[in-house]
Amino acid sequence: MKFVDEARIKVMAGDGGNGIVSFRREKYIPFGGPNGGDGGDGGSVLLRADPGLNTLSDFRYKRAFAAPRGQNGMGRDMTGHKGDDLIIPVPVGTVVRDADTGELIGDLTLPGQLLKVAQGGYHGLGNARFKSSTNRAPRQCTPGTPGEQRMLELELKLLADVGLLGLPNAGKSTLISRVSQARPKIADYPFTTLHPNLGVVSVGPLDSFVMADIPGLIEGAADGAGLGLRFLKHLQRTRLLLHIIDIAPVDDTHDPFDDARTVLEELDKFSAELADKPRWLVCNKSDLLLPEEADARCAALAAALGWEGPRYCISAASGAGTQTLNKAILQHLKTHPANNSDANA
Ligand SMILES: Nc1nc2c(ncn2[C@@H]2O[C@H](COP(=O)(O)OP(=O)(O)OP(=O)(O)O)[C@@H](O)[C@H]2O)c(=O)[nH]1
Ligand SMILES: [Mg+2]
Repeated sequence: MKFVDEARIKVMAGDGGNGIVSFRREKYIPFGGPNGGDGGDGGSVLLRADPGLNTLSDFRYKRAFAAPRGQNGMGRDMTGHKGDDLIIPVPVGTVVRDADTGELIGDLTLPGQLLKVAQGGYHGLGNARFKSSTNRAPRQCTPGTPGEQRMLELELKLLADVGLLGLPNAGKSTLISRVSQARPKIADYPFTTLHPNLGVVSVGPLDSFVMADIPGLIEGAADGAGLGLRFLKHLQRTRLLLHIIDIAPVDDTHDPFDDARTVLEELDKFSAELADKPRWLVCNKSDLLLPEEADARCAALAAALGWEGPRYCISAASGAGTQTLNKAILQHLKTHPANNSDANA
């Protein structure tokens, strides 16, 4: 499946309903006055940030969205119905631009947030409105104005507190499925994960944070190889990166040190800002080693990398060490509050 984290859609607000010309016509009432009603306003198109969505892939199937027009006015001073607003759900973290001008229309960062992207047309006036002392039978009315139409460019930047970084098969998806309700596909082939997954990790009854699992990085990712590049930008809004490394001695083709270097080089190449983000080393698959051996390998890896920051040794599969990790993450997030640059990155 091709993951779409960008989409182009056309939005068309409804036209305003026309006002009409009509006169009161009743038996025994000669020269009944004007009674043409106003039209109704056209429906506007709005986007709403929906926490239940995390891809823009729905927009592959439906790309044009039209709100209904306002009803025309009617005789007997009846106003036309207003066209209902059309609300399109998009994932939280969607950035909206005008595709023609590139102008930033808005950034949907909060669940439930609404953004008007096309204004419905205004109603036209019926002839009853034009009645005056000098003109008792006006034949004037105005049409509704057209609804706004525009092409939008949607771009999804996920909002997560913690991002998982690592080579394919490091166990990122296994970790997120172990510690949250997220259920991404897990398999022992590279690029199992094709699009980002978000999971809420609950540490205590009132304490939780959001973790983002993205597709694995490979050498050359920053230049476009594999899938990683287009997802690295999702990590820009996170506050902490977990660099997941498979430390299992599977065979000679895989070396934790080389794996770690590859990821760090891609990170450096991609963005200095991302490379400077707080980052922890997380050695995974400890269950495949004896406990002392796992710790020793993790320590040796840190030494080889010259890594002095926090490091954890876990098994995403068995859950060993993940509670300790989660508590430390929560502590970090509490003591390093988000600043605005995180939200606006
Ligand atoms: N024994 C063991 N196997 C693990 C552990 N974590 C992950 N695996 C296995 O490693 C393989 C890859 O795991 P995934 O979670 O799909 O890896 P990923 O990092 O998400 O990979 P991509 O989505 O391709 O980037 C799967 O076969 C997992 O069962 C672990 O802690 N112990
Ligand atoms: Mg995965």
